[in-house]
Amino acid sequence: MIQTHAPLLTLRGAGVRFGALHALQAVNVTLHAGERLALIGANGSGKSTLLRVLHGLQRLSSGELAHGAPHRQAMLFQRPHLLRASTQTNVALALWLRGHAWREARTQALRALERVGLESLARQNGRTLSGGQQQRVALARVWALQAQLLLLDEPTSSLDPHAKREVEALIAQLASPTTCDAQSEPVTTVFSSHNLGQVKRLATRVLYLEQGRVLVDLPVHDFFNGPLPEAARWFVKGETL
Ligand SMILES: Nc1ncnc2c1ncn2[C@@H]1O[C@H](COP(=O)(O)OP(=O)(O)OP(=O)(O)O)[C@@H](O)[C@H]1O
Repeated sequence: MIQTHAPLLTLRGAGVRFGALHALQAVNVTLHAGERLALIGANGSGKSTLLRVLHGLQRLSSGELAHGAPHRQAMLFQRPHLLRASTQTNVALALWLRGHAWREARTQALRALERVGLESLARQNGRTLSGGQQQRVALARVWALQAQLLLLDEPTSSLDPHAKREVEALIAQLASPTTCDAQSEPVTTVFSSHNLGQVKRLATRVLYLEQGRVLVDLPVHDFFNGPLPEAARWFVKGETL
């Protein structure tokens, strides 16, 4: 595939060991602006570890992580952590921590909540929101912070089907904004998922991991339509049964 954008991050020969266990081995990945990269693989194959490495939360045991074009990045977890404060305050705090004045942070937080359709819940305690609403607040936070790279660790796995669709639609909008969006720059995304339907809907590129190694790295169309190594083929069959 021809890439027109500069790389944001590059992993070269990356390895992570926990004692005798190789959570990642010899991983080479170049992430370009505008990509939507899905990480798939069985439980324990290294998806979360790879996301944590890309976000600087996990140190490499070998190899290197090179930063390319300067960018802002944020990570979203399966279950977002909200404080026992109003939804608006939860979003405003993130902006305040980045140096915005409190009044300005609250105004921008409200705009971000409007963006994810939660303005009516701005005064409600964040801890009392449903799982899907909490994940939308977390997305409002990264939208407000204008993250250009978003790392998502199974962002919809704890949600019911309706909330799953809502959150997925928001991620898709962040990744491919329409011209009427205030922030029209596409957000580059890397997400892990066990839902291959979601991977087809959201990803431009798929990375299949097995025991810490990248076995397949293909554009999404080729991954689902082209020949695959046997292990990945069985994985896809199993997941789609
Ligand atoms: N902090 C840690 N200490 C020890 N072992 C760890 C640690 N973090 C991860 N591991 C191990 O590293 C391997 C990869 O884990 P990781 O969470 O990256 O897998 P995953 O693909 O995200 O799995 P899942 O689909 O279940 O979320 C697993 O064997 C896991 O037990």
